[in-house]
Amino acid sequence: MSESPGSPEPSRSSEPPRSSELPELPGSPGTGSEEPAVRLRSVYRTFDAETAPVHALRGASLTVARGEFVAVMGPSGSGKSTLLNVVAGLERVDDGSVTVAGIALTALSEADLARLRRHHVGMVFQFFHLLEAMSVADNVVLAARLSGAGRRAAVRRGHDLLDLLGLLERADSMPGTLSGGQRQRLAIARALANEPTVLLADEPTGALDSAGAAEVLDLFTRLHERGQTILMVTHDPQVAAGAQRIVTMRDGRVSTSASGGAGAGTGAAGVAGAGGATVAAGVAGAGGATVAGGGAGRGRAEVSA
Ligand SMILES: Nc1ncnc2c1ncn2[C@@H]1O[C@H](COP(=O)(O)OP(=O)(O)OP(=O)(O)O)[C@@H](O)[C@H]1O
Repeated sequence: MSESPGSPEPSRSSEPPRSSELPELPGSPGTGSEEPAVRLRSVYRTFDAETAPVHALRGASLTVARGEFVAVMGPSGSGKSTLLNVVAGLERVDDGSVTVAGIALTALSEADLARLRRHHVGMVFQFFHLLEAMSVADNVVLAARLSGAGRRAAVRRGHDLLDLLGLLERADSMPGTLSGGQRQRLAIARALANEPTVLLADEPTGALDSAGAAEVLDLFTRLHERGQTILMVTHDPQVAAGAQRIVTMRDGRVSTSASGGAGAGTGAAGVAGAGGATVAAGVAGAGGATVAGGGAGRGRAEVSA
């Protein structure tokens, strides 16, 4: 997530800013909804290590269309988390290009990367990163405030998200009283508080038992049906099969891509009809965001670039 311990920015209006209202971000084309949610082209990232450099990404390329639900699999150390971190602007690339909603990340300063995260990216991790001293509701409201929403809009968005994610009856509970699956659902609610262009999930079911994992996967499926773009790293083939498309990483590259299970059945109507459908109405209850049709990748297998 993009929140920082600092105080929230003052609200510019009662509703959150949308991508097309961020012309001040360098590289913003101003027509974000026509661009893929995510595009990586020939991305390289090498880390210094004690003995020898580690080439985490070695020419990784991947395009995620708006509304797509893509799972990333691959052996340990193949670069999956690094790829997510690059998309989130948490890691800089050494070479190649990365765009999120059409905005080129390589051109952005650290401050602009933080703003891009605040407006376009939601992140969930294996361990939930909740604010344990705050109620369930306040966890989400604070996340919305940090994304720039005014107080009333943030409260409304928190309510809508908890309702959507099946946590409304636990709004006044403390996170420590929730089950693992509920804790991850709360983390997802926080990640969606800024109505992100893309939800990035790094092993979101890794710390859950099979019931909790099924709960989270079901939620991702519903969010996908509502047009939410999701890029998820997982080691679990059953979880990956719930995605619309599965890509495999090897040695720092995206090597293969195949259709997952999501597009074949329930996801089809929601995603195929997503051209012009509002995410805000479905996900966060605050008007404005639109997603382009995201059906690419459904029902096909390919070798990706
Ligand atoms: N900050 C870092 N400093 C040094 N090396 C790093 C750093 N981050 C990642 N690496 C190395 O880069 C390689 C790719 O790491 P990454 O975490 O992206 O792989 P992964 O596919 O997500 O692995 P896993 O499935 O085990 O989580 C690994 O060899 C890892 O040790």
